[in-house]
Amino acid sequence: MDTEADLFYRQLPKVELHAHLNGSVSFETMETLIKRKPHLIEHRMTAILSGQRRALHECFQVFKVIHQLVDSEEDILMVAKAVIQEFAADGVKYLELRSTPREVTETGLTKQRYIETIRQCKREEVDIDVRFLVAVDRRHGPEVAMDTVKLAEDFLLSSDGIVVGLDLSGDPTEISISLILQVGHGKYLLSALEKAKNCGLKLALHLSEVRAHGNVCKQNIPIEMCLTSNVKGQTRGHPCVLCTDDKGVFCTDLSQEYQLAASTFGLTQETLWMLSQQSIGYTFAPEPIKQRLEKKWVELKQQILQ
Ligand SMILES: CNc1ncnc2c1ncn2[C@@H]1O[C@H](COP(=O)(O)O)[C@@H](O)[C@H]1O
Ligand SMILES: [Zn+2]
Repeated sequence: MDTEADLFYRQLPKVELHAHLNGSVSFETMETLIKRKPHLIEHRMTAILSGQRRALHECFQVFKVIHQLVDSEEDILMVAKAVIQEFAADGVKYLELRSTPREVTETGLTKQRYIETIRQCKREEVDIDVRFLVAVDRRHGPEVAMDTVKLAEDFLLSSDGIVVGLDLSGDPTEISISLILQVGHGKYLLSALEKAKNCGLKLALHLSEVRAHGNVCKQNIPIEMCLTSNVKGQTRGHPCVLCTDDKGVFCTDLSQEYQLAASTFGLTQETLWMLSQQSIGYTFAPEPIKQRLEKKWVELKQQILQ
């Protein structure tokens, strides 16, 4: 049962800007998937799926298992609906989901149907605005990247504003950013990103998990996180948005992340409110949607913040 404090975090209206679809699959949904495909799952895999703490490279093992479990239109629809429902139940009012379109010959899944299925899965009765970023797995190289950008562009032009951008992700322990940026490999990847930008797709890039800030690591330069100052001061603070990344894989939710920030940095409810409200400004949504969200935050504030 929720304590009063837990309730505040769940009621706090939130914006989730960084959630990978398959990393967000909850343990309950995973169990349903396993029941549907028991032949796929060995004992070892169940152990991986239920693990609590994981090193980064282990997370990518988990994704491989999830990808085997989610390999048809039917699976994607089920998973996406459940993930959206869970974020809504956690008080998320605006969600940007990202996912890497896959092609699976055995089930007839195409990359286009993959995106189309996610685009269609929002149910009207759930109070959450969902947008979608098409993800490029940086390990798959420049040709795939360019094809994915073209696909994303088609959807941008024809998807009633649901597809808003492009994400660049993929296991950073397998490929370093310096390799991506090298002439040759990187030149083409960069041109795919450039094309995406030019056609109006918003870009979200994974750059700093392992080696991108090699100098920062080597010289042990601290990363300054001044949450309170960034939120309250706003003078030269760097924008800061709390996100879950992979709520299923990391066994968390956005309310928990807010709670963690609050206890770590001693933030008041008023500051947390500002933190969540400010993230509206960092969404990839068009202006009218941002205004609608702002209005919602103002209305809810009277009810929730005493
Ligand atoms: C932990 N930090 C991370 N760093 C980089 N990429 C990540 C990631 N977490 C997830 N992904 C990317 O998202 C995919 C799973 O969701 P989708 O199949 O796309 O929905 C992973 O295979 C990886 O490419
Ligand atoms: Zn991520």
